[in-house]
Amino acid sequence: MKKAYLLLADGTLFEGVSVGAEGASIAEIVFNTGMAGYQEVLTDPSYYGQSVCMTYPLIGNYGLNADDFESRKCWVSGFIMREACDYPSNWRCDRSLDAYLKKEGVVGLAGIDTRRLTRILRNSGVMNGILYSESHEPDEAMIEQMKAYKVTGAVKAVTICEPEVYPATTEQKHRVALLDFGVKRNIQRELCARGCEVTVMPAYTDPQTILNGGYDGVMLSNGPGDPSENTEIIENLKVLIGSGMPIFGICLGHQLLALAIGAETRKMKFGHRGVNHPVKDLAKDRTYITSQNHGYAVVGDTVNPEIARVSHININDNSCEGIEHINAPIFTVQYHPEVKPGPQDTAYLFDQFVSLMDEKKGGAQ
Ligand SMILES: NC(=O)CC[C@H](N)C(=O)O
Repeated sequence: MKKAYLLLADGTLFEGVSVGAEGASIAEIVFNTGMAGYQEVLTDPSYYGQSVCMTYPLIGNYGLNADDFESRKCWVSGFIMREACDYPSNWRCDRSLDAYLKKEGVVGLAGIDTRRLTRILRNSGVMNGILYSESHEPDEAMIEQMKAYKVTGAVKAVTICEPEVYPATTEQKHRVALLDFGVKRNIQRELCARGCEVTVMPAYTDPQTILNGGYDGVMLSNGPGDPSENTEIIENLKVLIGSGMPIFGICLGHQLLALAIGAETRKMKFGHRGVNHPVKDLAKDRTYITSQNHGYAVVGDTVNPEIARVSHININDNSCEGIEHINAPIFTVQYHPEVKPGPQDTAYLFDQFVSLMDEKKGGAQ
């Protein structure tokens, strides 16, 4: 068995065994507390530029399958786990984790104490690191490069180049423009299942193209990187906000919309990544268990109450988890309603978006 290592920016070195591809990879190291869902993690474009440590100790047990990919490829820079399963068992499984990581050229590390790594990241905050396999040891220059690393140009790196149209899978009621900042497929599926024809559009699409395209609503997707970096997109969103079009934003889409209405975002110490984050819907006075993957957050106090209200908060740390526009049919959430780790969850938000489009159409008739 080949060895592999993780060197953190603070000098801590972990030694384990190599899984997946061999090589060396610089990234921001983050942890995810989900007990399952590693296939969705690997293919979620929001992890671009990051290596993910799964805190659940057994990863790969049910392999990977053709249905659960969230996008066209694996986006993580590296993958870290306590124990990687060699012999997956599941009726849908058609490949192993090791084979998938090899095919995607992603370096993996198993056999380390992931609890120790998670404690370091929780105490010091997310940190850069190099994941490397035996005989790919980094030199001084690479170590310096790792220390200075920052995820940049992320949306540009993951968005599609040409629009793609997906038909409604029930009787068509609406046409939705889905801006792809790094979209997870399940967002598009949830909309198609509710009678929406979905046009996935490149992140930098001119807002006039959307306004002239005969769409009933705009969906702003999740995506990677620092939200405040996306100045051109934020300007485009200002135009869409002013148009009166129904808009629903998820994760990066939520952060970009908040920036477009003058609020601020901040980098969190170690973010929220997992499938059991409690979020309270303030209007309903009800708390939901949500799936999350973000390292930045909207600063709730900077949301101008004359423009929007904070609609959701995280019960663990009181951070802003959603906003709702006061005068326009616009709402956003920081978490992922397209993910359903339990039977009930928050997919009702897609119904809410469809209702806004129904109302808008009804009013226009
Ligand atoms: N999943 C997302 O959309 C993440 C948003 C942003 N890149 C963050 O880390 O906060």
